[in-house]
Amino acid sequence: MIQEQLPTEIQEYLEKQSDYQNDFEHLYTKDGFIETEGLIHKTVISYYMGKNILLKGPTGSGKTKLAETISAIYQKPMHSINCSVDLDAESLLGFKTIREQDGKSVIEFVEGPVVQAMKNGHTLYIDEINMARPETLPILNGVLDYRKTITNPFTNEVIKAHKDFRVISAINEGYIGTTPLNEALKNRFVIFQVSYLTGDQLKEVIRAQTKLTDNQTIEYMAKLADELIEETKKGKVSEEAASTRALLDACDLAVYLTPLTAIEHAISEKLDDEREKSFVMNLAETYFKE
Ligand SMILES: Nc1ncnc2c1ncn2[C@@H]1O[C@H](COP(=O)(O)OP(=O)(O)OP(=O)(O)O)[C@@H](O)[C@H]1O
Repeated sequence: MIQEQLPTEIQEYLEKQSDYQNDFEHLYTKDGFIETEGLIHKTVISYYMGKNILLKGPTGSGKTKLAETISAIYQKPMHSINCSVDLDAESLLGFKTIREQDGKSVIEFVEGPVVQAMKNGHTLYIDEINMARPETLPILNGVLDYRKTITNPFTNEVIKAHKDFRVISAINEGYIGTTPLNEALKNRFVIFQVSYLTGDQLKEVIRAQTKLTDNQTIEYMAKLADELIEETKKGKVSEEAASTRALLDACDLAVYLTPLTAIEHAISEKLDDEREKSFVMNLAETYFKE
């Protein structure tokens, strides 16, 4: 079967995306998501088709960055909510407040991120959706259902989403254990795995997003990250040790501090277990000397 063509502007974007490997000047990807396994292509198409997208991957693997990049391709603002913090219906939908108008007090409803994204046809990014509180599930179900309609219990307004409204969600699914996503919610998504970058692509992210320029240090930092990812998969160290976010912090600190000090504060100290901390530092010492 011959696949249909995407709209020209999206097609052009994707072509530029493949040129990007040799061209750092491109607007979106300069510090946008660096591609693995055609993820941008596949998610951009899913977004275009109005599918709810679920990104699964360990902490700091670029899920938010990918969501921002997709949203930027469609030039849409992105409203974010994080279900791991105690998120109630008000923080999703909005709240009532009193405002003075012509000497009188009037009650006004301040719209929350879900209502704003639905009405304006923007992107809604729902982080850690597997941690949603039971009271918010009916709202999330309404947002994800094909009817894309919710009733705001604070105003009784029935909100039917703008046709361009899109949902991208994420769950922190590590190599070892996660809170599973409720089946009814999972059913409403097309699902993509986002993995930690390694090797040349990781070096590319370090160069694009940190102040570190020393090639040798970049090389060793990327090698250390590759090893930490492997150790994480084996369950030897917790997942945070392999986070790209932590590595980028270490690279920035290493511009002014020794790499070992940078790694200690950006990676090792984030771990709770003393043995894991030493494990990371011992591994780092095979690359860097004080
Ligand atoms: N593939 C990638 N391309 C570009 N940047 C990346 C990529 N992977 C990770 N990063 C960078 O690593 C950092 C962490 O990424 P991000 O916040 O998107 O991760 P996340 O998976 O959403 O994390 P969490 O699950 O903890 O919310 C950011 O600075 C991001 O720019």
